[in-house]
Amino acid sequence: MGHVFVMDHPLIQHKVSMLRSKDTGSKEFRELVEEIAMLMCYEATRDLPLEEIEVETPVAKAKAKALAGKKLGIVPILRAGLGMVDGMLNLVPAAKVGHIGLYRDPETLEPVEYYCKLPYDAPERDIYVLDPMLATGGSASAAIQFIKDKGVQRIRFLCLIAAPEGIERLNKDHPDVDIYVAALDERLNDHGYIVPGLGDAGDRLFGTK
Ligand SMILES: O=P(O)(O)OC[C@H]1O[C@H](OP(=O)(O)OP(=O)(O)O)[C@H](O)[C@@H]1O
Ligand SMILES: O=c1cc[nH]c(=O)[nH]1
Ligand SMILES: [Mg+2]
Repeated sequence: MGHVFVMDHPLIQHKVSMLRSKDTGSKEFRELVEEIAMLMCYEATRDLPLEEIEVETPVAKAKAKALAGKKLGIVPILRAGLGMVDGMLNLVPAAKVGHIGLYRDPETLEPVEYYCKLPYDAPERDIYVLDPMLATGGSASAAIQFIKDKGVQRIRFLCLIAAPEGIERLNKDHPDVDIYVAALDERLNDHGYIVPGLGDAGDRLFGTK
């Protein structure tokens, strides 16, 4: 069973509350999504391997640590996942970025794929899949399956708000994938929206509704 890490950092909690408000406009919404993604990236990269190096300071030689060169990849689920990319890249600028296009059919709530482009060396990388919303879990589960089908072995999923149904589905379909969430909400409503949630993340990011 994958681990579920619920972010309890006060800065994350504060920013998520601002994100939820219906009075937060697209500009501020985009800024908050990027900032929260950056803070979550910090938490989700805690176990990156380090190696010993030697650095010459202006005073003396020092034994120091540096990243051991683990290759990372970031895969946002279009559209809403795009809002989290720059926050991640701020901290791991060497990561390669792939894209998976999925939308959730509003009637069936099933994910429909329309795009997939991953880095050519994706199987050598630890992949962080990004989507602000984990509702039924259908989109995240399908995206992770595409990525596994390309030969990737180590995958983590980062989302801002999750419903218990989505967590359960992901844990069942992909027990090897760790899940990082900024907030775990109560439930889904009859239209598959997270309650209380924040509405439609894609529409709020891009101002389409
Ligand atoms: O867990 P699920 O029930 O699959 O729902 C979550 C999905 O729904 C939203 O995308 P949407 O279909 O609205 O597409 P968009 O990002 O283009 O707005 C969200 O960004 C997730 O991808
Ligand atoms: O609450 C939800 C559920 C799915 N997608 C969203 O953007 N919001
Ligand atoms: Mg949407």
